[in-house]
Formats: sequence, C-alpha cells, structure tokens
Amino acid sequence: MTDTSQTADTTAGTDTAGAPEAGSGGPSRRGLLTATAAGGGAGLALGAASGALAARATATTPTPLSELGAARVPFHGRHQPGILTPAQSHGLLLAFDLAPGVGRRQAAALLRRWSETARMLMDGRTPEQDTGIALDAGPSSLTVTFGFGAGFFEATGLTAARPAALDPLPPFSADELDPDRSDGHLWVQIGADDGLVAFHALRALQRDAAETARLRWQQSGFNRTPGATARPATARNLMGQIDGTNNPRPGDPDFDARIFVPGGSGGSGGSGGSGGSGGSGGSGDHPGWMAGGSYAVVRRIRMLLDDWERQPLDVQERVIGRRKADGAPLTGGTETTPVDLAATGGDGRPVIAANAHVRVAAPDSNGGAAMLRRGFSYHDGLRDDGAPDAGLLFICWQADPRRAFVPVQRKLDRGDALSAFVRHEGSAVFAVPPGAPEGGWVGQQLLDGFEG
Ligand SMILES: C=CC1=C(C)c2cc3[nH]c(cc4nc(cc5[nH]c(cc1n2)c(C)c5CCC(=O)O)C(CCC(=O)O)=C4C)c(C)c3C=C
Ligand SMILES: [Fe+2]
Repeated sequence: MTDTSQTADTTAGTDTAGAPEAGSGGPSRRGLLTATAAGGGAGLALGAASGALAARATATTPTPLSELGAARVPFHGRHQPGILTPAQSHGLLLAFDLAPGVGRRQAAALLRRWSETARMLMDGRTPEQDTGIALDAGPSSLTVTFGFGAGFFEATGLTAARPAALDPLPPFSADELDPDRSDGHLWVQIGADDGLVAFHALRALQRDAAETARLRWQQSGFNRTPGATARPATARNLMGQIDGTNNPRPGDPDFDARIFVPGGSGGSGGSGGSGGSGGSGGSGDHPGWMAGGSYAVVRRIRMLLDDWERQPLDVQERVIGRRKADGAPLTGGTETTPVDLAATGGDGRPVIAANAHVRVAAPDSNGGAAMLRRGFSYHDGLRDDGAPDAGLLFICWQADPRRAFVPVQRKLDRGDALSAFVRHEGSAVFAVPPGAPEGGWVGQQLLDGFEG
C-alpha cells in the first residue's frame, strides 16, 4: 500500500518548540534559540527582567513557527522521505565515495549515524556540536534520502547483494557526461523549503561522513517557493513549461508497482535486519533488502536556453505538445485533461506532433513504462562559451530503471523534438532502500550485523 504519510505535518513543532522533547535525545532548535536569546541578549530583548526568569518565560512561550517553517515530514515509514514528498524549494544532491580501505562495518556505522542525524533534523531537533545555521527555523519540510550506487557493492565486497537494476545505463547520443558529476558509492538527497535548513543538514551529514566517505560531487537545485503563487500549482522549469503534470499519482491503481520494489512487511516495528547478506527473499531479480525501496535515476540536463528562448511560442509548444501558459494539451482542455494522441487537425496531421516530447515519453508509447519525476532546476552561472549553465536536475523514481527510464530515454534520444535544446551532462543510478522502521536505520536490511 502506498505510504501517504510523507506530506508535511504542519501542526507539529509549534507547541513543543521551546522545550526539549520527551525521548528526543536533543533539544529543539528553537528551544536553543529562545534560551540563547534570553541568556546572551537579555538586555536587548527583555529589558530589566532577570536572566533566569526571562529564560523560563521565553523557553515556554516561543513565537509560533510559520506554517512553512513548522512543516515536518516523518523520517520513519515504509518508503524513505523525499520520494512521495512534494518537491521542496531547495534541493542539494550529494554523492560520496567510500574512502580507500573502508569496509562494510564502517559503512554500516555511517548509515546508522546518517539516519540518526536525518531523523533529528527532520524532527526540528539539533545534533550535538551544532553549527547554528538553522537555529531560528523549523524543519521546513526537510527530507533526507539515502541511496547506494553500484560502486558501493564492489567497494564493500557485497557484490552478491548488488541489484541487477544498478547495471550501468546504456550510452545515449545526447550524452555529454562529466564523470566528476556522475555515479558515486552513496547518494544523499536533501530537500527543504528553506535554503539555510537544507545547508544545515548538508553540513551535519558531511561531518558525519568524516573519514568514512568523501564527497564526489554536489549539485544544488531549486523549485518555486510554496506560497509564491495565488494557489498551489505544478512547478515550471527553466524553459517556462509547467512540468510534472502527467506524473503517476499515489491514487493510481498501478502506482506502487511502478514506483516501488514489491515485497516486504510494509510498516514500522522490528529491526528489519536480514543478517547482512540481503541477497535473497527478493522479488524477481531485486534482492530482499530492496523490498519497499525504489531506484533513482539522476541526470544533470543542461538546457540550451539561448536557443530555446529564440523559438516562437508556437514552436516551443509543438516541441512539448502542451500550451506554455497553462500546461493544457494542444488537443484542448485544461492542464489535467488527458492528451489525445490520436487527434488530427484539419490538414489530417496529428495535433501532437510525432516528435512532441509528451508523445514520445508517454507510457502509451513505451509499453506502459512510467516513472515519478521529481527534480530541481539548477543555475550555476555562465559557462566559458557565455551560455547559461542552467537546466534540470532530473530525478526519476521507479521500481526498475531497466523498464522505465532506460526505454523511455532510448526513445527520446531517437525522436524527441526537445533533444535539440538539451544536453545530458551528469548521470547516476542509485538503489534507494525502504524507509527505516521506528528504531531502525536506512540500509539496515542490507548492512545489519556489520556495524559495530
Ligand atoms: C527519460 C525520461 C525523461 C527525460 C530525460 C525528460 C526530460 C525533460 N522533460 C522536460 C519537460 C517536460 N516533460 C514532460 C512530460 C514528460 N517527460 C517524461 C520523461 C522525461 N522527460 C515523461 C514520462 C513525461 C510525461 C509524458 C506523458 O505521459 O504525458 C512535460 C509535460 C508536462 C508533464 O506531464 O510533466 C514537460 C514540460 C524537460 C524540460 C526535460 C529536460 C530538461
Ligand atoms: Fe519530460
């Protein structure tokens, strides 16, 4: 069953924000803030009140967080956060390689540390020796998602547990891949509706990696800020198109089968460990430790924006097959009206061109292949050639990339009108294990028994 618990809980965090939370093992960020303000800045903030009394008063009567700041996504669940969670306004993607000589024991300890840090931060609490970067903010829908790249299994000698779905992607003609922005043993996806909250998480997770894993690449992205539009709306990408309309939805009957690896107990409780090998009990050729997990394909796709912006509106719309203003199909209706791929115009030609992106990418054109697209735009200034280094950190989620991303990208590569305006510059595939049950950690099903 689909876990819909990942929509941010906006009621959490305001009533307890001023005091350490029971069983939390750490103070809330805002508890620290109010105590610090009362102790250190009492003269400014509180006039003649005594420091001790003032500290008590401010610690019990914090200013309520805004709805945006208070929004909290649960860390524990059947699936990891950051897959079904609506894409946040800030995204940080980090890939790490294990340091030379690091084995599965240290890798397991790292995943346990990372999980604990992610759990605390997503709950709005502060790790020890905190940087203070997010001291005055709530969790702001922070999510942290962890994945394993193919190289992890080689490095740790866990090759028997390596999913076949992590086989290297085939080359595509639009690829101009930079190895320094591709692959990696471990992947961390951070999302938050506040840039400082996201960066705070990045620093804490990087500190946890310490000598165990070294940063291989990092990419930063963004989406529109919640509340920037009059009403909630599908995001636009940097080409100006409404992007994400025809994503599979959790209510669809085949949603889980398309996005998540089948099997597993489906819930919280217990350690979920499988003694470390994780090589059996799976479904098809997916190892048992991946039950409830998903595979993320990450592509850095640069947009040739100078070329694109020179195209007249009707050309831009024919390239995609949808209207730019409201995302409606060229066959009519509104954004959510199904695209009519069979419709022809007065001249007898298809209204949605043979090479229109939505036709070529549609499940109906690809034997039902579908994926959940959940990306971030990026902009890293100008390139040496003067063109903007900007585009889409394309992230798609699926139960098996060999039956989703690969066939669709193969088809796009051959006949997509959009290909003339994009270049794929980074690429990686990660096995993203199921969510951690209460008391457990991410990757435990694979690595349990090795940490110490
Ligand atoms: C291999 C998969 C895909 C890549 C790579 C990709 C790149 C890419 N897409 C856009 C913009 C849009 N894509 C849209 C729809 C769409 N795209 C894919 C797959 C890939 N896109 C799919 C499966 C679909 C849905 C098709 C359907 O069922 O109708 C749209 C239309 C709106 C929407 O449904 O989201 C836009 C716009 C860009 C700019 C891009 C690379 C930079
Ligand atoms: Fe697309």
